[in-house]
Amino acid sequence: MEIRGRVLSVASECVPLLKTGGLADVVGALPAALAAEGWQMRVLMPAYRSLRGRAEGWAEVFREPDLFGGEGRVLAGEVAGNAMLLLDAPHLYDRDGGPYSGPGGDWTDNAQRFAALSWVAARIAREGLADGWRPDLLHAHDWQGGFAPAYLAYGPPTDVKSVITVHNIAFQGWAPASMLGALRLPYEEFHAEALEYFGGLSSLKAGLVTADAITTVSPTYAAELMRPEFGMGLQGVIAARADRVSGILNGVDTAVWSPEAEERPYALRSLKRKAESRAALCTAFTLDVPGPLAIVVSRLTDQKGIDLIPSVLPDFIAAGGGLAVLGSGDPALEGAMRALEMRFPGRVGVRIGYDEGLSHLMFAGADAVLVPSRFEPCGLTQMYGLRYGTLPVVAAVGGLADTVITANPAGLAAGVATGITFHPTDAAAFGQALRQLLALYADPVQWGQVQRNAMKHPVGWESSAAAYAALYARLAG
Ligand SMILES: Nc1ncnc2c1ncn2[C@@H]1O[C@H](COP(=O)(O)OP(=O)(O)O[C@H]2O[C@H](CO)[C@@H](O)[C@H](O)[C@H]2O)[C@@H](O)[C@H]1O
Repeated sequence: MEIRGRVLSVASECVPLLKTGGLADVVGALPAALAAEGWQMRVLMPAYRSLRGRAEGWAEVFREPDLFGGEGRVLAGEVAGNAMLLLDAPHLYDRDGGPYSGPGGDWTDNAQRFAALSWVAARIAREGLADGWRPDLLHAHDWQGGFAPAYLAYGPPTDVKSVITVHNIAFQGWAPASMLGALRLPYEEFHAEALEYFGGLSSLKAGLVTADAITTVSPTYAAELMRPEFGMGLQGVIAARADRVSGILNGVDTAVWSPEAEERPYALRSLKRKAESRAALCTAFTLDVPGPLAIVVSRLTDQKGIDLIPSVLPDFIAAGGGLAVLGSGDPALEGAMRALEMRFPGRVGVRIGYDEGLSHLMFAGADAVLVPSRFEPCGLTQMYGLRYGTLPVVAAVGGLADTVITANPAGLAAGVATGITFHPTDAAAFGQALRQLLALYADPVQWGQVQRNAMKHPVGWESSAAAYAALYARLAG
């Protein structure tokens, strides 16, 4: 296919190299999705300690001698079909621990660490790489890439346009105002319309005020972000640039997330065989559940509404339901999940940790996936649920509202329902949604119909990739 243009994507995580959340899935999926639209993408991310070995023998394609206290070298290679650029700067990234925090909490130099990533991204956008590659567009993700559009905008004039995507507005990349000079930002831009944010700096705000376009990962979240309940302080900044804002839904990799590719394969025409996965799931969690078996696969945080589960679960269990949970996060929520497992042996199973393989068995085997989020920019697990005929029960916010059609009388009569949505995100509405799930489950004809609708719902990247390609084309002229 003819190349329509080149994009430098800059992010702090990317599958399969490093993942702490859905950001990595999306950053890792975009290159192949966009290649199908004629856009060639390379992904720039830090060479964390765990990745340095991977980059051994890779060609050096860019060098920055003065990267906030040391040298930075960009190494080019291929991982899982994606063209990767790893920024090797040992003084910033070669340390034990996670990408954002170590044993003592968040790294105290996170502002410099991700400003450095953004600085190099802007320089590459402007100057190109030693191998002759030069991007037409810079695509930054979340606060970690936020300064990249700013460095591009505040430097000498360039034709390269920038896009910033908000995957989660809760993380804003805050730094004190005293760091302005150290972060190589212009003093004259430290005012409310530009870099200043509640008296300090926010790399996310910097990106939002300087990028040529702002996207987020669902149309509903794009609208929500302009309201105080969801904008988390940045609602005014986003609303002021509403003409540049769009929402493009994430997709999922339909080859990886496919009931036909599982250990106990099934498909739309062989839905009965889903029971084999259900049995395996029950064995894995030591469960025996007469009614609908629900799952939660999630970071255990306030965002995800996990704290509501203990109040709604007893009624669901009493009515025959069961629950398998896989996740990690807030210790209090981990404890609350374990307490439910103790209280309802054989009906509730909990695994604290991260396990991609087990998550596949859970989506294949369960009857429903619960996503009671307070806010959800897009959400991926409800889409896995659709794909596997594992009905999503979701709060009607953000991307959850954009991907699930609720089984109300109108949705059922029109034959389009794919799951159950509820609003607002509280125990009363969530509990009601679970009663609705139980009633639907008790009607095998309707249940089967909704399952089939869900499995037919398109969740791949095709239409979203076309939307990104159209945006890129518009920006690049
Ligand atoms: N314990 C565990 N074991 C195995 N797998 C686990 C797991 N815990 C989580 N996962 C997986 O991690 C991913 C989480 O992605 P989500 O989109 O649901 O949320 P997240 O809030 O991380 O992402 C943010 O960015 C993404 C991408 O834009 C948005 O969709 C989302 O709304 C936004 O909050 C899914 O692939 C899920 O299966």
